[in-house]
Amino acid sequence: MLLAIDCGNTNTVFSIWDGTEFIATWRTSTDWQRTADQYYVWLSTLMRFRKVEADITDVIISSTVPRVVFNLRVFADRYFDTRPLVVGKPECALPVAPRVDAGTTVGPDRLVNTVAGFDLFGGDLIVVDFGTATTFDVVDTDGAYIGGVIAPGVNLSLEALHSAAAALPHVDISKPQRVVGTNTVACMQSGVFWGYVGLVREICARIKAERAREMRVISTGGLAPLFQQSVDLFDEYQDDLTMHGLTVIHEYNKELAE
Ligand SMILES: Nc1ncnc2c1ncn2[C@@H]1O[C@H](COP(=O)(O)OP(=O)(O)O)[C@@H](O)[C@H]1O
Ligand SMILES: CC(C)(COP(=O)(O)O)[C@@H](O)C(=O)NCCC(=O)O
Ligand SMILES: [K+]
Repeated sequence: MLLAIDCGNTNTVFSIWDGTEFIATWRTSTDWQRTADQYYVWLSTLMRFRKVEADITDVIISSTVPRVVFNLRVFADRYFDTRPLVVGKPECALPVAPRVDAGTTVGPDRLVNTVAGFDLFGGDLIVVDFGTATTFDVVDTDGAYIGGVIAPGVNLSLEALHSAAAALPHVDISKPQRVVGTNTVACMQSGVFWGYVGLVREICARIKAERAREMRVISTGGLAPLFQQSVDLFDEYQDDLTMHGLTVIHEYNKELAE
């Protein structure tokens, strides 16, 4: 079975893929200091608790935090006796090469989202990922990643208000009842929530205009459900998009090796 690991700047998600479906998914905070042994204690405890029987033979990793990869490699080697595939490394092939400026490093999560989006929905897509950052990944007709947009994440924007302004509290994001807030928290939520609705709408409209074609817009990431429930910004919401992309890339590399 395949253990797929998606490490974002905030959270790291582990999913076990039995070849047909994900039989378990767990999330932990991203911490580059966590050792291989700590990962194993955490994962094996959850597997036992949930009675998940899995013979893990393969591991694939996508990490936006380069420092965590070392310990995850040791984890795969020590506990599953396997050399993991690491997205973005030369030994991990992608079905279609990205078309970006020479020398640019694209976030592996964006490459994986591109592969997943193309596999599920075909070409001409905009994938909006509400993670630590809010990213827009543009997928060409043939499935290539051809660039995109990076905006501050939703929680990052709220945190920035709190840390820079003495009188603004820490606030969790939610959809405000009204646009005009009648207290500080409601004002902040309104600014960020409706600000992001506007940001997504404008950026998608401009991408479509620049590419002079219709494109489907897919949302994913920790905070995507919040926006999915409220406004007609997206054609599809895909909770496990990145995980799906990891299984596709793993399968592709397995076939190449045969
Ligand atoms: N279910 C949730 N409800 C509220 N906030 C969430 C939820 N899941 C994730 N978040 C928050 O959303 C942000 C993005 O999370 P995530 O998509 O896991 O980020 P990343 O992939 O960059 O690590 C983080 O600030 C995280 O705390
Ligand atoms: C843009 C990102 C910070 C998003 O990371 P995330 O929100 O998933 O943690 C990450 O994809 C990254 O570090 N990218 C490198 C630069 C690029 O993609 O062009
Ligand atoms: K992400």
